Amino acid sequence: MTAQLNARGDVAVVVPAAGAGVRLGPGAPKALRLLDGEPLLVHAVRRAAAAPSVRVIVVAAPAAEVESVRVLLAPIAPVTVVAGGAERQDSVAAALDVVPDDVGIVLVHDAARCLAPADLFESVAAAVRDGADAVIPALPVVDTIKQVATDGTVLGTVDRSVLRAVQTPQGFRLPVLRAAHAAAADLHTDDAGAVEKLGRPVVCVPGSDFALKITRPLDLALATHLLTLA
Ligand SMILES: Nc1ccn([C@@H]2O[C@H](COP(=O)(O)OP(=O)(O)OP(=O)(O)O)[C@@H](O)[C@H]2O)c(=O)n1
Ligand SMILES: C[C@](O)(CO)[C@H](O)COP(=O)(O)O
Repeated sequence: MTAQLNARGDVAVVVPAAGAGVRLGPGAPKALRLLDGEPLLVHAVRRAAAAPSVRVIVVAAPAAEVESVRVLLAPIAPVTVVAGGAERQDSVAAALDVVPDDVGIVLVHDAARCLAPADLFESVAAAVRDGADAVIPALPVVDTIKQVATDGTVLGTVDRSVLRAVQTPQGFRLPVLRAAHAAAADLHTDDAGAVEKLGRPVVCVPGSDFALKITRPLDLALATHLLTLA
């Protein structure tokens, strides 16, 4: 059944889904690879559409797959599909371009984090609604972290208590994210990085183990197991 988005919602979700998935190994673009018989992108969009505040979803698909992704997602939720770019940042920018100006909050969410639950979208959006410019879900780092030279020599142990592993969806007031992308001179690995460059505050909310990023083959196996727990 096609999800109905909330016409009175204040949130747009931008889904970068145009990556190749090189680290996952040879095959289709990562967002179109299957998890429990469905493309990662379908899992991701279904969960985004289930978040009650979401009014708009824009997906940046591989340029050659725009039409097939439209067809794929039509039964899942009303979604706008645009062509992504060479880098994740380009894909986010392309999707951001078609987000309506009257949406107050934009969440940027990797298709690769396809099991992020609807309540994570809501908690990030709520923190933006409460006044933050930029909000990121984050988890504590559980391993000991070393700084290492290129020859493998350990240079030191980093204080992990001040470190966080950062996920998506990342939430922003729409004008803040637009300004950050317009000003971005360098590539950033996440959107909050571009906002940090503007000198604007970015705050963390608790992340979710279900929001793991499918990057390597082991992650697909983990996600398959997580699906049995959700
Ligand atoms: N040019 C790109 C590159 C990445 N992404 C998206 O950004 C998210 C996070 O990227 P990552 O997990 O690194 O995906 P890939 O770039 O596909 O992975 P790899 O680096 O292994 O090729 C993914 O949903 C991916 O589809 C994108 O929209 N456009
Ligand atoms: C945006 C992100 O998922 C936050 O952790 C991450 O930075 C994407 O990184 P990647 O190198 O594109 O996988």
